[in-house]
Amino acid sequence: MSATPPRPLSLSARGPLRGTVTVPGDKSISHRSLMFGALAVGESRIEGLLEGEDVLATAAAMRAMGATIERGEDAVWRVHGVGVGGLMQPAQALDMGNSGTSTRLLMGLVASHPITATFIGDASLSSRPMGRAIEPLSQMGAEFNASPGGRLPLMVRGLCPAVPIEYRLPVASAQVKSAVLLAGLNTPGVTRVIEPVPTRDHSERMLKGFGAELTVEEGPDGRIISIRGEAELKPQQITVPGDPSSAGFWMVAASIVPGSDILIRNVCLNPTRAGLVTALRMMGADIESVDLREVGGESVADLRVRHAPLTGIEVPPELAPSMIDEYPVLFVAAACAEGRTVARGAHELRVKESDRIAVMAEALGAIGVAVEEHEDGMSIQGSGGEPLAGGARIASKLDHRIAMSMTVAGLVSRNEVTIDDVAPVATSYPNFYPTLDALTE
Ligand SMILES: O=C(O)C1=C[C@@H](OP(=O)(O)O)[C@@H](O)[C@H](O)C1
Ligand SMILES: C=C(OP(=O)(O)O)C(=O)O
Repeated sequence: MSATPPRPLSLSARGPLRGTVTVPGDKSISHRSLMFGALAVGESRIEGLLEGEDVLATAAAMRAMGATIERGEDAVWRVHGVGVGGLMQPAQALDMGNSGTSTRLLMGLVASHPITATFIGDASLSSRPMGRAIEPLSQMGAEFNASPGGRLPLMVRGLCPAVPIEYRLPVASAQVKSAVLLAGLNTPGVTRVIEPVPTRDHSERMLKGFGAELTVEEGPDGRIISIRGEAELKPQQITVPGDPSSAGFWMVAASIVPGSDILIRNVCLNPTRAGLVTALRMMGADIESVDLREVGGESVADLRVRHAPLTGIEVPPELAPSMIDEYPVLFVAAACAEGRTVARGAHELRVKESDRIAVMAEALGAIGVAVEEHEDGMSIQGSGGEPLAGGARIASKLDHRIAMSMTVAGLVSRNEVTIDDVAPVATSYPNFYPTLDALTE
């Protein structure tokens, strides 16, 4: 993937937000739909796939390893898989762009196939730690040649048959959990992951749906996830629900811009993903779930969000894994609330597309918000509903969530806010700005 030229954007206060918005398909589920479809024998069909750059990087990598993946004119994606064990040696380095999920999950798949792959990515991805996936996958027998600090570019040489392991996650990471489970798919015997803190469980749900022998038990040390390897996956018809992380920007925007009243359609409310709704409701947000239903094994609802005065809270640290990608926009909500918000226990924010604690502290500080940075979070003094000062140029640091969160902050700023580069938004939400225009016209 060639580097996109920076796309600066300036915003002035606007609103209210009104109308209906359909958020794009969930990014985590979209990646997994393509990967698991590519490992099933036969044709899987995927509706509602997120067509963002991160997911397209996964599609390109799975094609490079032998799967056939096509988008029909009906926007349904058809995947012809190679079968577990059937991945082929890619002819070139796999370019993962900006996507941590693609990289870590595919490292897991390659680890137990008799192939070698090199992973490369953009400057943001090349600064993120891969040692957390290298460690368990090395125990399974894969060999790695990584750049200093366990970073990209890195080469993986898979071992087939690999060695099944029992692995206790040292960090709350669904990507590491999934990397081990995916390596376990083509490993004889049972591979086990023990998860002291629950993280998003899409891999578990979807692998079961594809026919893998996978069990989840509650143990004394947390959840024990066991997968029997040399699995045969059966092709599936998948409907991807809307991404709660993308919906988060509209939840906060409508909550803080006076007069707003929107309906966000088809939002995945899997309990391992719904932390932001809980936190915003604790702050006094007016978020009503309408028509709670089940789509493709996931809870889904429409969310009606109306402007409401927000109050600062202590964000329960145990919510962190279920809203890890939503902290940047939660910080914006906190900047507009009455009183102080304290968010701790979110150290993982430091190893995302950017250091989301440092970058958001600097960005909010630049538009006049009083923030105190902590090693594992931030304290924010809110404006009590008054407009923020604005009047600054913000560096988005190749991080889509920083760009979108600071756009939301710009909606309630007295002076123009400029974001130096909003191009990264295309990784997870290509239609974000046209949707904002439609909601505020
Ligand atoms: O498994 C996944 O799909 C994801 C897991 C999370 O990362 P970590 O596992 O690094 O916490 C999250 O931040 C990322 O956006 C998507
Ligand atoms: C952290 C994120 O994604 P990834 O790790 O896949 O780059 C995100 O989308 O906020």
